[in-house]
Amino acid sequence: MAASGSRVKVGIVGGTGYTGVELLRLLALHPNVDLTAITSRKEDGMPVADMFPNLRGYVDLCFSTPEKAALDQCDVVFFATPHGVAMNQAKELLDKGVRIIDLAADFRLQDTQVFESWYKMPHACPEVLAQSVYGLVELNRAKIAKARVVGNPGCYPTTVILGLLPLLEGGRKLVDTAHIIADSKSGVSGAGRKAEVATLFSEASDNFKAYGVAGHRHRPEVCEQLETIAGGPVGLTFVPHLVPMIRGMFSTIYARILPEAMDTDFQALFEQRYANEAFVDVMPAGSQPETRSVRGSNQLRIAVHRPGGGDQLILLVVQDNLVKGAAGQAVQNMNLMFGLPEDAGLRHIAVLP
Ligand SMILES: NC(=O)C1=CN([C@@H]2O[C@H](COP(=O)(O)OP(=O)(O)OC[C@H]3O[C@@H](n4cnc5c(N)ncnc54)[C@H](OP(=O)(O)O)[C@@H]3O)[C@@H](O)[C@H]2O)C=CC1
Ligand SMILES: CC(=O)N[C@@H](CCC(=O)OP(=O)(O)O)C(=O)O
Repeated sequence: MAASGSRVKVGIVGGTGYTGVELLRLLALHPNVDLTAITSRKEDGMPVADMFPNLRGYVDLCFSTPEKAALDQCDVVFFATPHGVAMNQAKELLDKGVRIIDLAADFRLQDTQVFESWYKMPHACPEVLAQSVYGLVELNRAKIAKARVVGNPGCYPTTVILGLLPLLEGGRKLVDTAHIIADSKSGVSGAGRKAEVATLFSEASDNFKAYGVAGHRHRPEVCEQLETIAGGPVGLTFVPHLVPMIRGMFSTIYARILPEAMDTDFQALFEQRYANEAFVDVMPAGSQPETRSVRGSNQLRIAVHRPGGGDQLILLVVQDNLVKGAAGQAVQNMNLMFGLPEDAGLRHIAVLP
């Protein structure tokens, strides 16, 4: 339940990154939130609004180092930090009654061996990991409501899992689960705000490239979830791409319909599954979703296609990688964990053009 009269004291570790500033944008106008602590090691003492002028008049805090910030006075702390940071501070905060939502991968993969092989570090607190919940609300709503630690899903996995969920859950045998393809594209903000050659304007603009074809850490995350949902092995080919836009993610998912499922009305299946979900929009048959239709909003849109009525199912899934793919989904998780309306602070319409 929400602490102290439905107000939640929130801390953010990593307030100067792209997901950190997106959390600030969403939480500054959240009706039940008091922003209490915001950290940056490099910008200690700087007023938040000096770094992010869009927050002038909305956020009057200064950044402070994680050591100085009163994180233990918060009801919940968001970690908008690189992988490996939250897991080293989780136990201490939990012991003080603070709940944790990690936007990195420390609490996503339940298999520590898989975590260690992809993230190249030992897991610092397997006992905390064991009690954490994968924060995909549309999949784990009841568990998240009771969770003390939530691993917020990766951006690509959010699109791929929500795109496939209606096909795999409930023991359904509708598509060939051994040969699913997810062809995904991300805007450059997906790589974060840190300086890197690959995200320079002259490298990333006027260019379009695949990366991580031999293996990307989001594939095991997707497979762990899909295999739990399907109750058996799932064969997934996942190829991410970098596209020259700032925000936005587009996953095109291909699944072969099984002979015995050819009579299925897939449009109806998706519409029924997501009918009560505030943030998943199943578009009318034949639609072509665009990333700009979700820019700045927590909405994820899915279009279901079956060209020529044949056996190839194609799912087009769009989201804003920084909102439903990160900070918005994290706020959705917080709302559930504190008994608040799931859409509190999240009713934004995308900006066009
Ligand atoms: N960008 C995206 O679209 C998505 C990102 N994510 C995940 O969210 C997390 C944050 O991503 P993003 O905002 O893009 O990253 P950024 O690189 O933009 O920001 C990282 C932030 O973490 C702080 N930080 C870095 N190292 C440490 C540390 N050791 N201890 C405390 N604070 C630290 C930085 O500030 P300072 O160094 O000053 O302390 C900075 O504020 C990552 O794990 C990322 O994988 C998840 C989904 C989507
Ligand atoms: C465009 C781009 O570089 N995207 C990032 C993934 C986005 C992300 O932050 O995912 P994690 O939280 O799992 O790291 C990448 O492929 O590494």
